[in-house]
Amino acid sequence: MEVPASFASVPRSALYAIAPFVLVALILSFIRAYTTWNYYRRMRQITSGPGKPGKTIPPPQIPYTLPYLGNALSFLNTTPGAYWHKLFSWHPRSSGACTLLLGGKKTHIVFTPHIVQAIFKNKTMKRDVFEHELFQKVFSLPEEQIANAEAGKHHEHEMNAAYLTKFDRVNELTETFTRVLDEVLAKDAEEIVKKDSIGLYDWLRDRMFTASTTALLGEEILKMYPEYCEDFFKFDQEFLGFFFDLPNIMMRDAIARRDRILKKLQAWGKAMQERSGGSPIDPEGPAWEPLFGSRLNRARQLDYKKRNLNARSGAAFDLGMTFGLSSNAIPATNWMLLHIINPKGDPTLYKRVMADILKVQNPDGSIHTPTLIALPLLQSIWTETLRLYTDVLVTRNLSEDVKLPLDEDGKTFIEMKKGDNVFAPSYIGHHDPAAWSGQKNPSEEFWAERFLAPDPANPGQEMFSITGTNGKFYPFGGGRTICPGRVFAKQEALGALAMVLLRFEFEFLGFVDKSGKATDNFVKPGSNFPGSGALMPGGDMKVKVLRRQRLN
Ligand code: HEM
Repeated sequence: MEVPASFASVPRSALYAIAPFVLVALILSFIRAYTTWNYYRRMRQITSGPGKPGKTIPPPQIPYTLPYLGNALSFLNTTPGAYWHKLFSWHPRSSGACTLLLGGKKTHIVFTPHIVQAIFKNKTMKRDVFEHELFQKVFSLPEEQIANAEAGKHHEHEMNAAYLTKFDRVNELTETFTRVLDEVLAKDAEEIVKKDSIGLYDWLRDRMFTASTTALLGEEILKMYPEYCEDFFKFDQEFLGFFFDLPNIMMRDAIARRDRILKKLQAWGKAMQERSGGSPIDPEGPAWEPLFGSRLNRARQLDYKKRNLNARSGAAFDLGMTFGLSSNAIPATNWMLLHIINPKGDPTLYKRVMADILKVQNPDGSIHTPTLIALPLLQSIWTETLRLYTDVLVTRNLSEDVKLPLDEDGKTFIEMKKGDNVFAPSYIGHHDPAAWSGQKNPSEEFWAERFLAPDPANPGQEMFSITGTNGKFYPFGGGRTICPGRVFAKQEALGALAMVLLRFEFEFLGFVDKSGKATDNFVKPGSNFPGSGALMPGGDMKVKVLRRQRLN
């Protein structure tokens, strides 16, 4: 066979040099072509009519090019929702589910309300594998420590049930949170008001972190580690990079920050044990004490010993608890405040919110929390904020093969295999235009009244309602592992909002984007990995804080 003239003129050494690249390109093209063919084959099965009742189909694998990494690089797009918007621009939502290959792991993405609810009800799907990877990759715990943590996992459910979800225990936490926030804001009423301009988000984030961390972990932690807030929120934005195996070179700062946080928390834990005489005060004793804080934290510190968790593992668990406590409720409160005082939003909203909050103020100036959290407009604003600004990946692993009905008619099933992962990304349901259609405002817009409905018991009045949102709205996950902090989160968020609005007025100076440049646009979410929880803003509102003159 004759070599074409163009190739013949290429030196043999150059041909050898490019041959591996050509081979790699051929392999990658083959993978792409094969996964694309396979995708369309599966889609034909789904769209070829109902078939026999009980038709069972594996979710279609989204085509990819790179082996092992699969769809991971495109999935890790840090613009919130970007991956899903792109996916649904060509892949039909009606398929109900699809599969991604993420770092060698088959991960099924489910997105019809029916399947999401089936996942919440399913008893065989667990979070164990996800938690194992969290301990291993994010906290870098040795296997023996992970085994100890896993053996005592049920203790956490018991402690959460005893000290976090019970009505009177939540109220105790809220009481301490409110007391500390009130002290912090009182100081601000002297100091912050002297500043010409502050970033609203940065300010409130710091104040709420102080109050919630003190309520849960005691008042010594921030004295020993004043930069905890700053470090924590940076870690919060980075931690999924550990989880998705981003190369160490990209994670150098994140690794240093994680190690610093754990070292500081370890030093705090050791000092508090010593100052407490070797053991925290009995969780059944006072509701709160300065060294270890809440009943829940004292129970957790005692439990670390029972589970043979060493000081570093204990610190990792403390960081995990800070994560549950702060990573969602604080940004969510900020989004509420930003929308309420947004001068470019609904001009009547601020007045209506203030009128409601003034109604629930006690004569001594404090707030009556049970009435506050039952106000329809505030409940709707809280819920709308969680809808628009939380991006959680409800994560389960399959301990056995499962078949789930695709939709209500129950004729078609999707089939997923033992060992695979399942993600139910809240972003898809929360932003589905069809799910929120028929309403006055589109799904991408903040609409304070979205969850208000006419109250049949009180004609002319409105009530809060989330009817019809099952499987479409789940910021707290669902099923047995539903967030145990959700009641405290609501009390804390609405309490903080009311306290801030009662104490201060805000003179709007302008918006800034993520690089601090002035912009005309309302604050947008910043860069967040998919599944980061409540979205961090990528920018801020600049305001001058003024002490409120009239309280009614
Ligand atoms: C807006 C605020 C919050 C949101 C959106 C949120 C969301 C979530 C989600 C999605 C889960 C996983 C649920 C699942 O897998 O089904 C979770 C678990 C958890 N959350 Fe929250 N959370 C919030 C506030 C809080 C607060 C304030 C605390 C603590 C005081 C907390 C403590 C926890 C804990 C301990 C878990 C793990 C439960 C377990 O392992 O079973 N959360 N949260």
